[in-house]
Amino acid sequence: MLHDNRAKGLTLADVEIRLDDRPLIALSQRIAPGKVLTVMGPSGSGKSTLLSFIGGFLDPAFAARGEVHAAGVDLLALPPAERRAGILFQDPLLFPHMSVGANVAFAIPPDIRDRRERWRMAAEILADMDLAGFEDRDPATLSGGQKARVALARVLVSRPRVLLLDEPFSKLDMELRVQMRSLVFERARAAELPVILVTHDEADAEVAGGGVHRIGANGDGHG
Ligand SMILES: Nc1ncnc2c1ncn2[C@@H]1O[C@H](COP(=O)(O)OP(=O)(O)OP(=O)(O)O)[C@@H](O)[C@H]1O
Repeated sequence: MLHDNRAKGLTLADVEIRLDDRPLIALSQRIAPGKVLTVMGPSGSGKSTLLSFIGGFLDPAFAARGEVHAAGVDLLALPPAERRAGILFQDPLLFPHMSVGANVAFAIPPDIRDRRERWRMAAEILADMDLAGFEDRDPATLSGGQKARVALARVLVSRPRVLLLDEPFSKLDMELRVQMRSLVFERARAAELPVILVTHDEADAEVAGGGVHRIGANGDGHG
């Protein structure tokens, strides 16, 4: 199974999410390792709700069913903390009271116990994000683009099974947006991570290059 690429990707089978009996999301998709499924649709159509469902923090107001397998693991059978769904939001959401290095080291799985090893791993991934030597910096002193790269470092170091992107580029100006977009997709390919990208930007979908799931104004039920 280890060499079976299908097991490594993300499978959404007959996923259906309803709100007050209104079908919001209905989809079956297979996302291969390193590939991106872009989810587009108007505000309120249920894009973030889909990511919450996969991550395990769906509000109880919603009713959901279906199956989600990532890296051969049944995610819905696991509590949120064990799903290892890596999420990037519009805001980098760095902990303000921790250094940049501590922000990244915090996300390293607990089976790596040695403090020096954790710090070394944090420094290594920061360097890979073009942030070499930033470990001791206060997040407040970073630019928007630098904060976004710390958030990416933090999510990658957590050994996610899937990468969920909730409009992570939308607050960046055009130049940074282009850079960050290619960095994220490149690292996802390198780590063979399946990606779901929620966006309003057609250019994001084009660069992502994978399939696009479009939700209608009234959800998937009334396309
Ligand atoms: N906790 C909740 N309880 C009830 N309804 C909710 C709750 N959270 C969201 N909703 C509703 O569910 C629908 C889907 O919301 P969601 O945030 O997934 O949309 P979205 O497509 O991500 O929107 P946007 O593009 O604005 O981020 C909306 O109609 C929203 O009002």
